[in-house]
Amino acid sequence: MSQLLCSRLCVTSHSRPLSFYSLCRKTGDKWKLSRWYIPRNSHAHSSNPPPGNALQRIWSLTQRAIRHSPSRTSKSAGLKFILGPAVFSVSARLFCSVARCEADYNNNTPGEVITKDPVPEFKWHILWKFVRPQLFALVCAVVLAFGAAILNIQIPLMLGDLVNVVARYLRENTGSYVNEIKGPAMKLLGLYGIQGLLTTGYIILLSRVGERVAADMRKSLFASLLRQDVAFFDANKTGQLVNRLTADIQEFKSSFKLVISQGLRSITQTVGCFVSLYVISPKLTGLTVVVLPCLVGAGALIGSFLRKLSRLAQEQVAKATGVADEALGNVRTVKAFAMEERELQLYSNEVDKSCEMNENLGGGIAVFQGLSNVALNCIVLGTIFAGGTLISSNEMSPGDLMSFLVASQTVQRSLASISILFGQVVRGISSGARVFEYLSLQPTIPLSGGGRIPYHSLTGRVDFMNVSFSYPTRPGHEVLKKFSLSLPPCKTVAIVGESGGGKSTVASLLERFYDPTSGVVMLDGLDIRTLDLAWLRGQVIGFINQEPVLFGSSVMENIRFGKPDATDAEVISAAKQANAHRFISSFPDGYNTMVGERGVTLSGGQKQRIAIARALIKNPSILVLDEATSALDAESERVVQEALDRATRGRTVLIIAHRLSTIQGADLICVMSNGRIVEAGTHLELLSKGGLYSDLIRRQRAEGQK
Ligand SMILES: Nc1ncnc2c1ncn2[C@@H]1O[C@H](COP(=O)(O)OP(=O)(O)OP(=O)(O)O)[C@@H](O)[C@H]1O
Repeated sequence: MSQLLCSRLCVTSHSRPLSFYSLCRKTGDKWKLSRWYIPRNSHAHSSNPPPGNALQRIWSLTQRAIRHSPSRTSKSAGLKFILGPAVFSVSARLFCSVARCEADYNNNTPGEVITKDPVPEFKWHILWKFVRPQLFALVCAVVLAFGAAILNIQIPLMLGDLVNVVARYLRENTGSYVNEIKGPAMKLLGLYGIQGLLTTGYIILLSRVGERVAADMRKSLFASLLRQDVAFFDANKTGQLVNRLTADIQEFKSSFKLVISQGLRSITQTVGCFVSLYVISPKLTGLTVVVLPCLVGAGALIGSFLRKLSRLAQEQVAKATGVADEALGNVRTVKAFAMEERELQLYSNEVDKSCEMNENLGGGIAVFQGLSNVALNCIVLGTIFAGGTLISSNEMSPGDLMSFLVASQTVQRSLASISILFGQVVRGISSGARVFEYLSLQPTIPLSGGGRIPYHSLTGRVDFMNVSFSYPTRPGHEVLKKFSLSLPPCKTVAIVGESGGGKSTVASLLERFYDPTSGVVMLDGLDIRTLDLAWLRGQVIGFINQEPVLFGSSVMENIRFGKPDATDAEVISAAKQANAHRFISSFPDGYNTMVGERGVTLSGGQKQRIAIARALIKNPSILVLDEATSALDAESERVVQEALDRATRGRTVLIIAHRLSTIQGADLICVMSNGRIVEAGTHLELLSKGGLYSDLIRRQRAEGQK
């Protein structure tokens, strides 16, 4: 729509140049305004329109009118002459700016937000941390940008000088025209050249600063996300987090660069040109100054409203991305259930809502910019109107009016670009605030710090003592209720029981993915909260779960994930213990075989054995098996079970099992129900009790016979 509007506008202004050019006609001694009339034999009008932009054309017309007007001092002649082109210029600029900002904002692709309320605060001290290393380059960029802006302020004045030289030559008609104009023209050329160099310099520096700040922010944000607790990831969707790393930082970078380059330049030019305007004509400048405070006040009001709209719109885009991310991440499940249409519908609904919100935002910003442009253009219109009066009464030279017009145009352009910047700043600040929110987020369970137990004295005894626990995302729902259990060193303890009884939660607390709400988990008699978490997870506990997730790299790298400094021989030895060596060796690329995204090119049993090798390579004292074989068919289970039997020797083992056949040899079997242990003993002891365990065994046998 906006492009259409723009192109229509261009067609209008370009295909009918004479309509603009012929806004005035001469009737007797008076100049009259006429919209479409082209005078035939007037010296004031040639068949070609004057070159340049709207204001330059107005200036040319003014000059011609002054030269050809029979009564140069007639105020009404000058005023009427100027009014027509000025009105045209103002309306053209208004439509252009509305169209442009419509295009800008309807195409916006904002980042994501996760926090709903309150709006994250923009933390300047965090920004400073990233900017400080680039300070030298940034200061240089600012100085160059400032210099370019200062030179830009000189241009109207020098153009005025040039016009005065031309006007004097026309008036006096002595000497060589080229000689007269050469000096000021060369000066102006030099100014353009230097300004071009400064502009190139500051853009190069600024883009370097922007890229480096963004890269550092990305690295820090990723590090901060990796530091967060598992509870944090329960509450936040992966797609949204990834979006902060990408879209939000991108948005922030663009705003950062734009504010420093365009913002600084625009502000400097606005101030500088205002000074020039005042020096040229305090009267005309006064007119401009009256309107400005009203403009700023209205801008601040509309700005806060638009900021809210922007935040809501970005939240909605985040929702849409979350839906797409989930569907694409689980594409096999979606296809298996033939749910493509439903997922598309869900995504479309979210996209439609976000589209509507962004349209509202774009509309709001367009109205804001349109209004501000009306105001700005009215200032120009007024100054042209009054300037004509001053020329007519010989209070101003043509050169001064030229300078005033160009300077006021620079002010106008600068203010317009400040108003465009406004939208970008709004988005940049929200994006930055969202990034900074996570940068300053401290995990409740710190990864480092705390003590370590020397390897030779570590026995691997684990005690859960009166542990109660609710997941942070469901604070009212107590999953474990005064749960107590001891895992003696080098013994195997199995937990069985009803689904949702809290078995996996016990394993999560041992891994310290969460801390108990009350009670304590101990390793060798020490509260695990006092131990170094990186050591605990990295060296003491090996974890194998039902759905092992592999990384999209080689088999070798996946096994080495358990111990990054492991030698090839150690990797192969771990693979042999895990019954994986034979199938890995049968691949054409052996240990260098790429496993595909999440190990998609391997069978379930193969993935599980690589996961076992990955856990065994760090030679953990404690091994946690969370339904490690329950997803496998009978043959795969046999091979994996064989590997597990070997792997569990000489370690403290916690097995969480559904298939009771796999844990009959455990030293202790605990039956869990509703967050508590309700029965405990060996397989035979529990069978002889005839309680819940016997029921479970009976049920499973019955299911197996079906
Ligand atoms: N990340 C989580 N956030 C909130 N609640 C959770 C979370 N994980 C599990 N729960 C809830 O905690 C309870 C216990 O879950 P848990 O996975 O420990 O049970 P389980 O005994 O291992 O079940 P299953 O045998 O089916 O795997 C369930 O009610 C479950 O809905």
